[in-house]
Amino acid sequence: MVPFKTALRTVRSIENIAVYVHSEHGQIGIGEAAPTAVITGETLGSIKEAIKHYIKPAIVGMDLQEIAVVMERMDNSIYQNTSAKAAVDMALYDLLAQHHKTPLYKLLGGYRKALTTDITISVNSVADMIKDSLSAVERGFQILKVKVGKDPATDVQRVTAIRDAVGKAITLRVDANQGWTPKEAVRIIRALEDANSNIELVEQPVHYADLTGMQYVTANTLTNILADESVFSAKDALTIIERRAADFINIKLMKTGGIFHAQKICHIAEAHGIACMMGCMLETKISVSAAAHFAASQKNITMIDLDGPSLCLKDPIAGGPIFNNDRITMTDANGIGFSR
Ligand SMILES: C[C@H](N)C(=O)N[C@H](CCC(=O)O)C(=O)O
Ligand SMILES: [Mg+2]
Repeated sequence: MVPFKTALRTVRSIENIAVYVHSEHGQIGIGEAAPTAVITGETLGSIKEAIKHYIKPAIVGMDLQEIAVVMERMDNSIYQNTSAKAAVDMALYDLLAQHHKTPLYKLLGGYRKALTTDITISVNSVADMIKDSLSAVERGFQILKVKVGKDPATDVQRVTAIRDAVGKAITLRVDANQGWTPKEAVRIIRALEDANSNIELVEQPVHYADLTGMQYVTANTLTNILADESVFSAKDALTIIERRAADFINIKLMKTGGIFHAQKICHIAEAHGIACMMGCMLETKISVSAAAHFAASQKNITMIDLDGPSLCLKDPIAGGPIFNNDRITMTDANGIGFSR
């Protein structure tokens, strides 16, 4: 892959974990975990260990029709380890939907059949970011997620230069990945507002644990603020909403521990009139397909950041939703739809 650079990390290649769950009827559910140590605290080794020695022994032999009981057992088998749980959770949902002979997105609610994703522009020199933005637009992407926060002094210049280069018709999202202080964030976002940069949202401007800072930025800017690293659980979502610490919430299966808990966050947010983004880590088509099914099932997921497969040089699996640049389309295949 092309190096992926955020305020938190630079990644040149990825090694993720595929999980296969077998049913007694010979069906196979497939999931994936992406080790993102700087966000979830998980590594390749910790994920393997959590699944092999804690999650698997806790749930083998259980009745998948009682999915809430299975999830409770998985949750109680080990604290946190959300990406390890996500891989198992999505493999179980894949199996459940196959069992019911329906595509997963329909089992979960079936709200829409196609999604439009953004694509990430890594934080680099202004010239490189302009080049990458123009090339993304040429590939057909209408929404760019611009990474900043590594070098706050030049972030306004980065975003305004990209806006000038791509024109007004392209939607720009900005993700600081916790790289700014609250005061820096307000200064930078106000400068972007004054420059008429027309930014759709700013994601995770300050440290994930600084909810007072998130609240300060949300209250002192006009641009919508989206909480990402600050929200793993339904409880986190409720806290953000109650404190008015963000306008939107980014749901990622690697943070929630999978679809079961992602549903709770989405529904809590919906009840409070807070729209959600469906996001991903550096994930391949396996887990991004599960995320796409979930996003397609939910009315309240109105923003999509599922560019993982577009950032990879090749797909590790055939079948599943069709990824065609910015368009992700569900198929009628049962489960997540992978070819086996
Ligand atoms: C890949 C996706 N577009 C993205 O930007 N995700 C990041 C975290 C990615 C990572 O470091 O694995 C985000 O939204 O912060
Ligand atoms: Mg983010």
